[in-house]
Amino acid sequence: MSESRIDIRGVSKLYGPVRAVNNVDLVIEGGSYCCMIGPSGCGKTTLLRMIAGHEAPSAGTILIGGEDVTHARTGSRGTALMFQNYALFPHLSLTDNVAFSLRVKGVATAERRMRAREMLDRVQLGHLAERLPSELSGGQQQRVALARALITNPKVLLLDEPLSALDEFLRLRMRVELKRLQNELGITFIHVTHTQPEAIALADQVVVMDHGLIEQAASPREIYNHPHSPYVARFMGGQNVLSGKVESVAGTGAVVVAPGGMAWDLPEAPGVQPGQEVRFSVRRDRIRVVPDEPARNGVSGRVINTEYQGTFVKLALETGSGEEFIITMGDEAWFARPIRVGETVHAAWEPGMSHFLQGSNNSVGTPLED
Ligand SMILES: Nc1ncnc2c1ncn2[C@@H]1O[C@H](COP(=O)(O)OP(=O)(O)OP(=O)(O)O)[C@@H](O)[C@H]1O
Repeated sequence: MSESRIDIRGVSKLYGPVRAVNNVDLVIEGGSYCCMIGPSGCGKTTLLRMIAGHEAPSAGTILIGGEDVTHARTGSRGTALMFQNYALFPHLSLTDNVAFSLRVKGVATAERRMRAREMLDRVQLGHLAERLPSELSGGQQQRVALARALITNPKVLLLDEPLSALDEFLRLRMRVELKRLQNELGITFIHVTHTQPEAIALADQVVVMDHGLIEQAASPREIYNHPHSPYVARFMGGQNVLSGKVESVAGTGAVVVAPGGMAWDLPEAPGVQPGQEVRFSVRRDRIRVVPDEPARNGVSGRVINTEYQGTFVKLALETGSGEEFIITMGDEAWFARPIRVGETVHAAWEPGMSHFLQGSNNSVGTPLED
């Protein structure tokens, strides 16, 4: 068993009547990068704080490296939490900020300064070691906070929205830095984020939460290609969610009929019954605009918005389903024959592109960044 593997078993946290975390089971493999994502208030910070030992679970068990740490003290469980606001001491140099926890532990001055310098080198700030935090940029302050968390040699580093205070440019740079550090150190990183592209870019495992529950925990590719529920498909973005009634079943596949009569093939929809209402998703980038109304596996609708996004163009269609249907097209194809707002457009996809959504969570799950 890896000493930095985390097992969360039946963990709940109640604040009076609020079930912030509701009977959650989760395994985070040792040495992996895990991102927890979900809308505001879904319980991700609470779960992180329980792993760190800053909150006690109301029920359940947390193991780190196979050891029950549910009620272990914060400093004794091998975790380090990097705070959102960095919490640096303004009157101490970077070296002394980073060395602070070693000082509390009674490590001799020369050794703690040497270890702090090594850690500052690791986050590429060795050359600024004697500066004060106020003499640094936001991104640099964040790296000091990282060094300060890492100097305790944690098995698990916990990061609560570590990049949210940075501008877009720095965020992208720090994303690369975090991944590099995690690779170098080989410890478990658990990173709470609001931002889908951040989770997709960094994580080995993405944990999508809603209302105190884990909706899906899987690799970014699995989450993106095989979302569990309409909520995950919508929240992670890049997908259209469609619904209809099962007309017929053959093997593990099914044919679904839209309210307007269009037939959609679902290659894998095990267990569904004729007459059942089902939902499925189709990736926006797997849909083609076609000249004529397709016979199957398509939609038609009026264009309500077009948005140029550099390498592609986003078309939003009103199809009568009550939910926008989005197509992304290569910019060349679009500029070869621009499509205007108000036009009626036909779209189609290969039947293998329809992914049956098993989970029942149909909430809107609006992505905060799309
Ligand atoms: N100390 C507390 N006392 C009472 N309720 C709390 C406390 N901390 C969190 N909550 C509630 O628990 C729920 C989950 O909060 P949590 O901070 O874990 O959410 P979150 O997903 O991290 O949200 P955000 O993205 O906004 O930080 C929310 O409804 C919140 O209001």
